Formats: sequence, C-alpha cells, structure tokens
Amino acid sequence: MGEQKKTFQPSFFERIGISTFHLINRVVPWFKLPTFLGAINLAFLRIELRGYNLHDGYASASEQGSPGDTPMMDERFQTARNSDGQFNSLEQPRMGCTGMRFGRNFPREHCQKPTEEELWFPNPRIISEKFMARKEGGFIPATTLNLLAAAWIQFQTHDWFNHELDHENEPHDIPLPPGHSWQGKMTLPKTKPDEILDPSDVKCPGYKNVNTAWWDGSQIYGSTEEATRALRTSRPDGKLELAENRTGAFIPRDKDGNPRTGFSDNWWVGMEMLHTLFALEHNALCDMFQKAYPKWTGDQIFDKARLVNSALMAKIHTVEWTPAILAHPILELGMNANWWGLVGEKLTKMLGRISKNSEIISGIPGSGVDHDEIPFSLTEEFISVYRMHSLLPDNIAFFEATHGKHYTTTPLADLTFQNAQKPLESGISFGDLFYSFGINYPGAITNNNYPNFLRDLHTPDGLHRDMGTVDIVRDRERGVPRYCAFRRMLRLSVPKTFEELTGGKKELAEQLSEVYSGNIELVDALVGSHSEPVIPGFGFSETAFRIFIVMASRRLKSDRFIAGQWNAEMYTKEGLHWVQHTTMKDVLIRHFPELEDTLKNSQNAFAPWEMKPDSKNYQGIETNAKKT
Ligand code: HEM
Repeated sequence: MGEQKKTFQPSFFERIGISTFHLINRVVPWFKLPTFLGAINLAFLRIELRGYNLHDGYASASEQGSPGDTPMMDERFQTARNSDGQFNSLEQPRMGCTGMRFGRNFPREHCQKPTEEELWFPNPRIISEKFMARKEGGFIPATTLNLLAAAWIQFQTHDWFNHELDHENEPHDIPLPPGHSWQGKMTLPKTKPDEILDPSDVKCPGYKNVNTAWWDGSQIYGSTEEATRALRTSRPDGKLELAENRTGAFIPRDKDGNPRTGFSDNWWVGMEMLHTLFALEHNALCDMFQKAYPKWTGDQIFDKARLVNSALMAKIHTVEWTPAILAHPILELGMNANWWGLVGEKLTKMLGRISKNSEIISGIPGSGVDHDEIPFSLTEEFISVYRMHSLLPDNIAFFEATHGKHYTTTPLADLTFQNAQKPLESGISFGDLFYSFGINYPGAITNNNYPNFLRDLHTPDGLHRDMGTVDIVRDRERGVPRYCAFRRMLRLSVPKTFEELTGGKKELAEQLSEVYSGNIELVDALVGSHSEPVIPGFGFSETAFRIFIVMASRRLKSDRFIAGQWNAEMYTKEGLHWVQHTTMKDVLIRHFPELEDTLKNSQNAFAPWEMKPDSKNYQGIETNAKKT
C-alpha cells in the first residue's frame, strides 16, 4: 500500500501533538499511560485518524443536495428532526438521509467489489464452523457486562443503519464444502447496490442506508415522516401509540402481529423491552412538556420530546454503554469528555460550556458542527465492527424483580420474532424482565461464541441463514478490507505471523493458518478481531476500537441538533435539563419503580446488577460464572 493521502490537514499545533504521541507510543502504548495523558493521546489519535479515515461513498459532494434542489417546505424542520433525515444539515439537506449511501473509513480504491474467487475464499461456511460456532455447553460469558448491554447495542444499531437487500435478482449461492450439511442450497440475497452515478461506482459500488444515519431515535420513530405519523396517537398530545394490558404498556402490533415501531427487524424480547422503555420515556417527556407549555400543539410536543429522547439515548450510549464495554480508566475519562469535556460533568452542569468551541475542554454538544470536510454518513467498516452477534447467550434466566426468585430459563431461540412477548404472557412483568437482563451475562465478543440458533436462523421473511457465514460474506461482498489491510489503513501494526496475530495462542494460530492457507493477508477483519489479544478491560478488539474512535464522536460532531444548536432555545430549558440530568438508571426507575432498590448502588446500568438474595441460589451459567 502506498502512502495514504489525508483528506484534511490538522493544524500546526495538532500536528505537533500527533508527532509527540507517535514518539511516546513507540515506548508506551496509549492504554498504559497515566489516565489523563492517555485521554489526551486518544484525542490526538482521533484527529490523526479523521485525516486518513473518512471517505464519502459518493464521487461527488453534490449528491448531498442543496437548499435549491431540496428546499425546506415546512419551517418546522428548522427546530425539529425530520424523520427522513433531511435538513439536519441546512447547507447539504440530503446528508444522512434515509436512502443515502454508506461512506467508508478507507479510500474507495481499497474497498473494491471482490472477484468470485475473493468472495468465496476461504469458504465462509468453514469459517463459521471453525471460528464462530459455540461448542456444546461452551457459552463464554462477558462477566463485566449484563444482557441489557447486548440488547442496547442492537437497539442503537437499529437507529443508525440497515442495508437494503436485493430480493429480485439471483441470490448468492454459497458453496458448501463436501461433507458440510445445510437444508438444501445455502442461498443469500445479495446486498442491493445503488445505481451507478460515476465510473468509480462500478469497482466500488455504493450501498444505501435504509435508516437515517443520524442519532435521531429512528428505531422508535421511523425513518420517514409517513412512518412517524403512523406511530403517533391521533390525539394532539405528541405521544407514541402504545398498547396496554394487565402487564402494562407495550409496543402495539399490526394485523400480521409485527411490532408497530420504527424498526422491527430481528426482534426478540430484548428489543421488546428497549422499544417499550424509550416509547414510555417519549410519552413521559410529552407529559412534562404539556404541563410546562399548555398551549403547544401536538406537533410541538412531539418534536421537542423526540429531540430530548434522541439526545438522551446518545448521551447514555456515550457516557454509560461505551465505558461499560470498554472498561478502562482512559476510556471512562475519554467518553465522558466527549459529552462533558475534560472539565467534567459537575462543572459543565453547573456553568454550561466554559469553552465556546473546544470539544476537548467542554465536550462535543454545542461545540459547533464540523464534518471534517467529508459529508457525514455511517460507514461500511462501522457496520462491520458492530457485528457483535456473539453477545447473545444461548438461554436467558428469568427472575422476579423484588425478591429475585427464579421463574424459568428459556432458550433465546424461543424468545425471538413472534415469540418476543412470551415471558409477558406467562406473567413475567417488564420489571422482572429488566431485572433479569440486569443480572444475566451477554456472550463475550470472541471466537467460537456465536449462539447456534443464529447459525440456523429462520426469519419471518422466509430466509434461512447461518449468521456466522453471513457476517463474513457481507463484509467481503461490501468491499470491507481484510484484517491486515484494515489495520494498516488504521495506522496500526500488522502481524507478520499467525502466532503474532493471536498473541501467542498456538492452537488457534495453527487453525487460522490452515483455513487461510498460510496467507495472513486473507484473514477476515471479523475473524482477526476475534482472535487478537484484547486491551485489559476491553470487550472488543483494538482493531474495531480504532473505527469507534473516529465514528463515535463524528455522529455527535456532525449533528446540527447536538454539536450545533445545543441550547435552551432549541431544546427548552426543561428539555436540556432532562438530557443532562437523566441516566439509564433514572429511565429504568421512572418507568419500573420496583427496580429502585436493586439499582440504588449501581454505578452503571450496563454492568451486572446487584442480585436479590433468592437469585443467588440459581447456579446456571446465565448469571453465575467465574468473573474474568
Ligand atoms: C436475536 C437477536 C438478533 C437477530 C435475530 C439478528 C439477526 C440479524 C439478521 C437476520 C441480519 C441481516 C443479515 C443479512 O445481511 O442478511 C443481521 C444483521 C446485523 N446484525 Fe443482527 N441479529 C440479532 C442481534 C444482533 C446484535 C445483539 C447485534 C449487535 C450489535 C447485531 C448486529 C448486527 C449488524 C451490525 C448487522 C448488519 C446490518 C446491516 O447489514 O446493515 N445483531 N442481524
């Protein structure tokens, strides 16, 4: 690979910072530095990566539209999120919209459509069997997290992205190696490429995001204005429609039994819980606004409640979920700094922003929008690193929330799609469900930890997929570079041997070498990420983490409603206070007060909750495992 070109030039001061940390990191990696210095190191690393690792999915920025070709017909969207994602950027109103292409973290010439040989070698089904399949009784729990953390990240990804599949043309016919069984042929619809707008799209096709790319709660509000309208009540109260039965409120169903919410694919009990929770939070916000502003119309109430609810989810993700899964003091400081700045939460809550524009001193919200010269989109590589299917356990153990009595343990496979409400039907309440998720472990993101039901998954659209195979095929199909190239372009060291890749795990190195014919350059990004040694406290690889460094802050920094008009004029004083003073724990207790006692000592709602005495008697691996 030749020298990578930068898409933007850091300032003189930033270049000095970057070079200084390069020198320091030759001796000490960032994660071994004292906490404060480590956080500064990450801040400069982020600037460096922004220069190299942001690339538009279009050959021309004109695809982002202009006020001339995409006029704002309704002034409402100056101060409200548009469900199609339009007008977040007033200058380039189609940016981040439903149906816009995914971008790239690597130059497009390095993300080309594979040849048939490249697509199928080594055979993705063999990879799934060798490196993904969970062995019988071999669930590897992530003991620093709870199952809510797994459900949360799927819930968030449903806000951010979804690829469109091509159900009309010939599907992939995945070659099955001799002796490997599957019911019939293993076919998979191809990812639908966008039309060719430029000659470069032939070699590197663009793929569309059918969700808005913004952090706008589209998983609960929908990704079109029409979808949003259909989810609201017919009353002028700004609320989302919820159904009600003796167990409380829940997401209503359409005539075919599908959940009526913004994004209902890949539904299971975890989605049922989080969609319900944040629909309830939206409705609580509506009550608050109606009281504070009795003259507001239903639209005004809805718009502000959505703004606040979306910002709250972004904040919970930034300062709670991320430090839980990347449990390292530098990340704790760094992620808090993304929201509150290095001056910290207390001072920012008390005084507001003390630095007008510095995201480092006072955090990203309100620091000013900056796309780093590349139109905002989420990227193919961002999706690739969120392929975290191994977070899902085989079974979920259910308990009663107040005393902790064990009810039952159910295979997760029996709690998906139409069966997501099964526990509620058997008398387990939402409060019980949250308590149970609070003490169940998710799976660790590592080799051989895919739940087997996902490797034999029948979805309501009639498809039958091995998600291990699919995860590999999708990355290759969409031109995501393989592990070594991926690391090289993220300016990380590249292993020369399989043993170096696995951090000295000989047996794994041998298996990888065998499957990848001794060619380390062929190792898939996902397999390499699952095989490398992890930084202490981290729930996923450093390779994946580099993509997060760039993208986690970008989602905030590009958003007009977060980095831009982050003020009481946009959010109201009550709305801003709601975002800044609410945590995941508060949301849970607001809607399920029975959880208050359990959560009173919890520092982070995504770490295992304190168990009630009766739950401690349960011996299953779901809640009881040797701490790692
Ligand atoms: C019971 C739970 C789940 C089910 C049934 C499920 C199923 C699926 C299916 C069917 C797809 C589309 C596959 C294709 O491309 O043909 C998919 C994609 C994906 N899933 Fe899951 N999944 C689940 C949980 C999760 C979790 C916990 C995560 C963690 C973040 C996750 C992350 C992803 C990602 C990143 C994609 C790619 C989306 C895209 O291509 O745009 N999933 N999943």
